[in-house]
Amino acid sequence: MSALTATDVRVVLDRGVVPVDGVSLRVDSGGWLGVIGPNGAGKSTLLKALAGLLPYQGAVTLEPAPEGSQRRDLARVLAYVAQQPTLPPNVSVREYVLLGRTPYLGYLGNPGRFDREIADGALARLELESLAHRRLGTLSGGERQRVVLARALAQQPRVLLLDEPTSALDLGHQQHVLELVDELRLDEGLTVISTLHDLTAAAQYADRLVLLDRGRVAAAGIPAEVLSESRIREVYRAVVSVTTDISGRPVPTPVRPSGRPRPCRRDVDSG
Ligand SMILES: Nc1ncnc2c1ncn2[C@@H]1O[C@H](COP(=O)(O)OP(=O)(O)OP(=O)(O)O)[C@@H](O)[C@H]1O
Repeated sequence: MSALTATDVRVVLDRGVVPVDGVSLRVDSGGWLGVIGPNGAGKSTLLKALAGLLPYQGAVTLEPAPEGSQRRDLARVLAYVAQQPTLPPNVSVREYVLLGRTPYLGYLGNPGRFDREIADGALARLELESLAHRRLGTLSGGERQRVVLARALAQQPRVLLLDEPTSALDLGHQQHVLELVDELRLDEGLTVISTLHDLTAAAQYADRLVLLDRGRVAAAGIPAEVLSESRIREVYRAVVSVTTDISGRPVPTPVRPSGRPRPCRRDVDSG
């Protein structure tokens, strides 16, 4: 069953800028769709349109559909994590993650014990318990990024839209976050659409990729079909060598275009 289907989505901004121009895609329930492409290809704009945060032409449908047509009905089904979210600096980490429960609260309702348990569970999953009382304004970039993801998990969505979820994370935290999202997908049937610049990570975690180029789909399919050396050269203007890991997934590695890599010198005195 498809969880989200986009048909011929087109976003027209001021002065006739069209960053997304006729994109169609589909992600099955429990699937992970990676949206890749060079800077300015339209990835973030597409995600905002899918999240209903930008007006668009075309159609985006969720299956099953949200129970009502209000914003909170959509928020119970779909969570969106922005690339650079604006965070209220004086709010504590725990209070902020608890905001993920807002779509479930009644009018002027306060979160109850169940909501606090869900929010604390999300904090624990992202290993943020020791930061629970810290103000958002005091966090590092990577800590902020994990807190925003914790809030999205507290929302208990069926579909999670992630815009560059690991851009501020070190290698260990990148792996932890991507593994966690994958675990949620496999255990709880979460459907994921994420933009990722790291093509190796995109190939490792997404089961299908959509490659955008100047607002249009340049290629779509399983990672091995999309990430060929020639296509990466054509769309990214980058020279890479693509090998295959033991699971058959492609591993693109940048190669010096000059073909003359300088040997590392072992004789330099590092002090
Ligand atoms: N409000 C806006 N007004 C004018 N142009 C915009 C606006 N928002 C986005 N654009 C342009 O639309 C294009 C697509 O932007 P978008 O942020 O979707 O790209 P992206 O693929 O996510 O890029 P990156 O990898 O650099 O994050 C870019 O050329 C951008 O400058």
